[in-house]
Amino acid sequence: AFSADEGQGQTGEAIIHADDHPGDWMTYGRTYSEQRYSPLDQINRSNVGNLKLAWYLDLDTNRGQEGTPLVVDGVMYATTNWSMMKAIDAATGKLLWSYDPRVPGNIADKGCCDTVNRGAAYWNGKVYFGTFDGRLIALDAKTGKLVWSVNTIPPDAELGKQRSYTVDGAPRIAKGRVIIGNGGSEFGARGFVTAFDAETGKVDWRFFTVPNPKNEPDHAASDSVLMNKAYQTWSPTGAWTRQGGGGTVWDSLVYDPVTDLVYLGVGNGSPWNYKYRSEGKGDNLFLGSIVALKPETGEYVWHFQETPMDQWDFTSVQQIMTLDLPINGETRHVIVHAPKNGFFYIIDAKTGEFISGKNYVYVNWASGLDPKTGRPIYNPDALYTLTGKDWYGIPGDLGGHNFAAMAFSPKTGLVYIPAQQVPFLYTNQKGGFLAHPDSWNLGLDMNKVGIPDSPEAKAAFVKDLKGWIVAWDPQKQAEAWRVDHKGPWNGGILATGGDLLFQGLANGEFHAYDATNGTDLFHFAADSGIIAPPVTYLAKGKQYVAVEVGWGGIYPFFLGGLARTSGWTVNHSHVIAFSLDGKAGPMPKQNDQGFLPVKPPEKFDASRTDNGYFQFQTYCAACHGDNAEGAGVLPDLRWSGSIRHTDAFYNVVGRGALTAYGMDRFDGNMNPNEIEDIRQYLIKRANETYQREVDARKNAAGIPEQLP
Ligand SMILES: O=C(O)c1cc(C(=O)O)c2c(n1)C(=O)C(=O)c1cc(C(=O)O)[nH]c1-2
Ligand SMILES: [Ca+2]
Repeated sequence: AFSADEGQGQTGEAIIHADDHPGDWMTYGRTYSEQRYSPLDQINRSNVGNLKLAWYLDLDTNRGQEGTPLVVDGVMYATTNWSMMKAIDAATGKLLWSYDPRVPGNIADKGCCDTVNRGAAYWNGKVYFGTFDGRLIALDAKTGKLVWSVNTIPPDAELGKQRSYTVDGAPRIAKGRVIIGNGGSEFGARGFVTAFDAETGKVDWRFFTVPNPKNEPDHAASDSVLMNKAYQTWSPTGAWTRQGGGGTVWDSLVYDPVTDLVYLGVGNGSPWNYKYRSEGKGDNLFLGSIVALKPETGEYVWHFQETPMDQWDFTSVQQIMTLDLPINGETRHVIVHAPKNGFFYIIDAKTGEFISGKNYVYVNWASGLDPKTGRPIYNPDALYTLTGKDWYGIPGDLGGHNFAAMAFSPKTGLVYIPAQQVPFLYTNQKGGFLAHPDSWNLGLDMNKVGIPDSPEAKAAFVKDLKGWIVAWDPQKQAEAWRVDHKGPWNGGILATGGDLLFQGLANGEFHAYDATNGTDLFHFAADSGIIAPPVTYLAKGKQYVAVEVGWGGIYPFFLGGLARTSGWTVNHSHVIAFSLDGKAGPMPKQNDQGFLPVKPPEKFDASRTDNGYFQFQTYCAACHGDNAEGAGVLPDLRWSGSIRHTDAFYNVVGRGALTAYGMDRFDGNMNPNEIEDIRQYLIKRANETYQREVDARKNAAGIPEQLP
């Protein structure tokens, strides 16, 4: 039905003309503009109160679900944690086929933030998705049979022998080229994206986002701009030359058929510490930038840097959205962007010219943006790597907005941002930069990693945790209204022609709000925290709204028990779909108390627990929770049977008895004594918190309420 012209290809034309077949959801953000707006309006403000569960499909993983399902001709393609793909009858929820790329379990700790997957791309009868161990896979959309599979990480992209690249973002397809990036900047990585021929899987071009450490050609599309423009913005001998510099493109990359450009959202510095990374010198291009490339060649066209001198994990990878916006009486085609750093940017999509920017959340690191250049006006205290002093930053490393997608409604003219406030205490690593193999390497003090220690400071930190929807008016660069949630880390947002917003929340509720004023019109108990964005589609002419359910991602992993302020849930993973006449009833009741406290051994060796704490925070906390308190996803080690005996614990932590479940072996990182120190520390923490956790589960809801 779609003519192939101007090299877009049949599928490209179908995506460009998405509104001619609004029942589909063919690409990550539904359209190339990634507005996440669907014109469907069978479900609208007057009837959404009657929305019912139409079907649910249980998933075979119990970690975070961040995927945007695609829907093409009544078939849903949903990717899940552990990089698995499910094809589902979108009307009934029946599983048509599934594909498991068998990502090795010991790869989980090679990425910072849960073995998530954000979605697939569809092109010409095939579906494409990345795997956590770095592959890009093309499957036949009808049968689920493998068409091709490539390793997107070339051997020379590995730094030393430390493989720190993981893939969890959704690929995008521009004119027959599948483009994919990766993550790894918390460990040591040099960011790049690669374009593969959609039919054959052959590499077409590659673009590195930060310079070659020796300023040598990589024989990549990025060579000339890196050598002529970017290298000069780095110190020649900083730790970046060993750690890679960062700049991973782990989430947003977009093709815009209007400008015929590909936009990359570029990530944070590696290591985070700017003093160590680049000796406190230079802006460090292209960290914290949007970079525009030509789709055919990967040739550089323009860039706009949002966070020069990044030292806060302020990635610019957050969703890149294009729209046509009246500005001073003239309609301009712009990029709107709400990156982690807390400012809402409007940038000319063709030239990268900064038009305007305003903070969409409270920020304390900059007092504003230079109105001409868009460069942040820094609070000098925020440059903690230069002052050498601690910095309590807002937004912190998780940003005013993270991967949870925002949406735009052309009917209201508002952008709806899943906003949050999660402060971070930035403390420099003492004595210069020291890398720990196979671990987070930030150049920060790992005893702290963001969360204050003293009970008073911790209580203040918990008070500062917030989550809400900002309805942002881009023409006025001002908030129109907001909807407050219990806490941070809620799901992405969908806007529809029925004047509705849909969003799943960290507390496991799925909501519909009035897009004009935020009135709460519908909610449903979905049984586990939701961090994924909903989609809507037609199947047999009927409108459905669907979302992946499953608590996880970095927030509950790292904050651990503190993440429970958003509402305590346990991971149960599903895809769920609603319709006006759904008959699937409420979700079946499952364990909602998580890992139950088990009376710990009484004795521990207090002389070992300080080092145990340091080892735990360095190697374990990013998954098992700050200060050894879990948050309902991965095992809460305080109650683990393995802490009861030295050998049992060593078999798991040192020898890898549970690698198949995602628990790597750490005998290459720590000696048996250090691992035993961790065990002693865990027994201490179990004793300190046992009664509190038992009591918490006696309250009316049967779940913990009191924190920390
Ligand atoms: O710097 C990186 O390479 C990188 C990668 C990823 C990732 O791949 O998921 C995240 C981040 N950074 C990051 O800063 C972040 O806040 C984050 C959250 C999540 C998530 O899925 O919960 N991933 C990532
Ligand atoms: Ca990062």
